[in-house]
Amino acid sequence: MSEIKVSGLHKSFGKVHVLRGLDFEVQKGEGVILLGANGCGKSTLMRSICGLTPTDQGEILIQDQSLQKASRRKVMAMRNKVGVVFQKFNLVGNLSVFQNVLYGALGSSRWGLLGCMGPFASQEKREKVMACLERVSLADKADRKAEELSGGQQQRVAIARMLMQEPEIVLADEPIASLDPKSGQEVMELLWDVVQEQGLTVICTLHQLDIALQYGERFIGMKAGQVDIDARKGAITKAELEGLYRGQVRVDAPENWKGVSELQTSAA
Ligand SMILES: Nc1ncnc2c1ncn2[C@@H]1O[C@H](COP(=O)(O)OP(=O)(O)OP(=O)(O)O)[C@@H](O)[C@H]1O
Repeated sequence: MSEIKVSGLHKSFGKVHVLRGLDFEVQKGEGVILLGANGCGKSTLMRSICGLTPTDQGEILIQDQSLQKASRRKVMAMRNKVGVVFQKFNLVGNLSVFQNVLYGALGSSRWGLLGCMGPFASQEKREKVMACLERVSLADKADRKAEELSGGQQQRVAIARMLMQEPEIVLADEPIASLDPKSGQEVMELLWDVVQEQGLTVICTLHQLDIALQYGERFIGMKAGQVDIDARKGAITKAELEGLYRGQVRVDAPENWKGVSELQTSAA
């Protein structure tokens, strides 16, 4: 059983046919980086997989369950297995860091929103929030308003909220696009560490190729609404990337990245 299976997926917005028969599978525990030029449909695909954007044709299976055929209730349960980290953090700025992380438990709360309100949350939930904040090194900021934190810290809060949800799959859409290079590198390292230590399946879109090549184990490149590249770490070539982005790409892959020599020699 694959963790995610996308078959013949189509999606249009009016006359814009964005996804044109997309097919791929992701196995449990895989770390996939999704690449492609602006507007090729990466976010549309991510939103479709987490059930936020309805598709026109084709099927998405999450752990063998069809998102398209499932009842509303079942879709909600499937959604709860999928944690998301977005470029814009999506925190409630004027609420505390603690409260924002507590909202991660909303999908599994027997008491709905009430069970995720600070004063009413169980001791167990409160302890778990603090453990998630410890994991992202922000336990000391629990009482601060989310909007008072830096961008990098806010994205770490979003990662803690995702951990609170206890997902099995993580979709990270441009998680470092709003951050400076140093904070971006730190957040990416943290995100990849937490998904790996928990054995989670992750699909992450990134525009920074050097960082993508550093972390990805598998690369899926989208072009014209279909899968154009599907390659393992070290097997992707610069020529393929240039085809994907329709032009020259500059890749400053880290020195310790094994695929770097292949990448450079394939440029000729
Ligand atoms: N809700 C929407 N309504 C209308 N058009 C949309 C909507 N969402 C996306 N699109 C269009 O679908 C196309 C793909 O957009 P999408 O955001 O999925 O691309 P992307 O690959 O994630 O781009 P980027 O790398 O710039 O984030 C674009 O032409 C976009 O304008």
